[in-house]
Amino acid sequence: MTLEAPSASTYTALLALVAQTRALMDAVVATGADDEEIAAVTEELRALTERLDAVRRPPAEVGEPRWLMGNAVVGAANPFAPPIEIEYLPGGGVRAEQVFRPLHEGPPGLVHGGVSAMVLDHLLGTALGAVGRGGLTASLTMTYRAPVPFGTPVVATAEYTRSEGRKSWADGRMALPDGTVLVEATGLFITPSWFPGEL
Ligand SMILES: CCCCC/C=C\C/C=C\C/C=C\C/C=C\CCCC(=O)SCCNC(=O)CCNC(=O)[C@H](O)C(C)(C)COP(=O)(O)OP(=O)(O)OC[C@H]1O[C@@H](n2cnc3c(N)ncnc32)[C@H](O)[C@@H]1OP(=O)(O)O
Repeated sequence: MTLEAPSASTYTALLALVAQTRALMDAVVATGADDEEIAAVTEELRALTERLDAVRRPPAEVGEPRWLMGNAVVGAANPFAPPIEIEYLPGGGVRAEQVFRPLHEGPPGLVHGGVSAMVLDHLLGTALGAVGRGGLTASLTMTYRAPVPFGTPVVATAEYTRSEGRKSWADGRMALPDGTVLVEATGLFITPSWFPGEL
């Protein structure tokens, strides 16, 4: 079944809502407002939440237009997504440059290791999708070599390495712009037996 994607004008409105919600989330993480102000804002948010939740769009299916708009890493309609913009490299492989925010904090002042894993997982999966070997993550191995900072650009790259039947592997890493590697990832992705066709 192909579900209808939101119209262009709804999508544009959604992008503005998501940008504002990301700003809100950043403000919530950092706010020093007093308890009365926090309680007042919470009440306003409760009312806004009810308005938005009154109507829900149908869930996306693989491959339909804007199927990744709710994705936790690249989803334009997902305020939790950093979001990452992925560039397809001419020689194969993918690249994304990202400035993480305090919203992504793990140890104070540093990016959470699970956030790095989430971003690299998606990048590995996308690198495999780019060569027609898309699948679900079966295992992901992370090596954390140096802390990932927020507030400064970090460059993530990934590429397909090999396949055996429905199993495919990809490697990736996050580095500072000068090439200093911070985190490495290697993942096994499996095209599920139930998956019908070309990815
Ligand atoms: C299908 C959707 C594809 C979507 C992607 C499409 C295109 C991509 C395009 C653009 C990119 C877009 C998005 C980025 C994509 C992905 C990034 C995010 C990825 C995720 O966030 S994804 C969510 C987390 N992920 C899961 O939610 C998986 C849960 N899990 C399962 O759904 C099953 O578990 C599955 C499917 C993994 C396997 O199920 P299955 O039934 O096909 O497996 P089966 O038993 O037949 O085994 C076959 C052979 O794999 C070996 N094998 C099996 N499992 C193994 C393991 N864990 N480790 C080592 N080897 C394993 C066996 O030993 C056997 O090996 P052998 O053939 O040598 O005997």
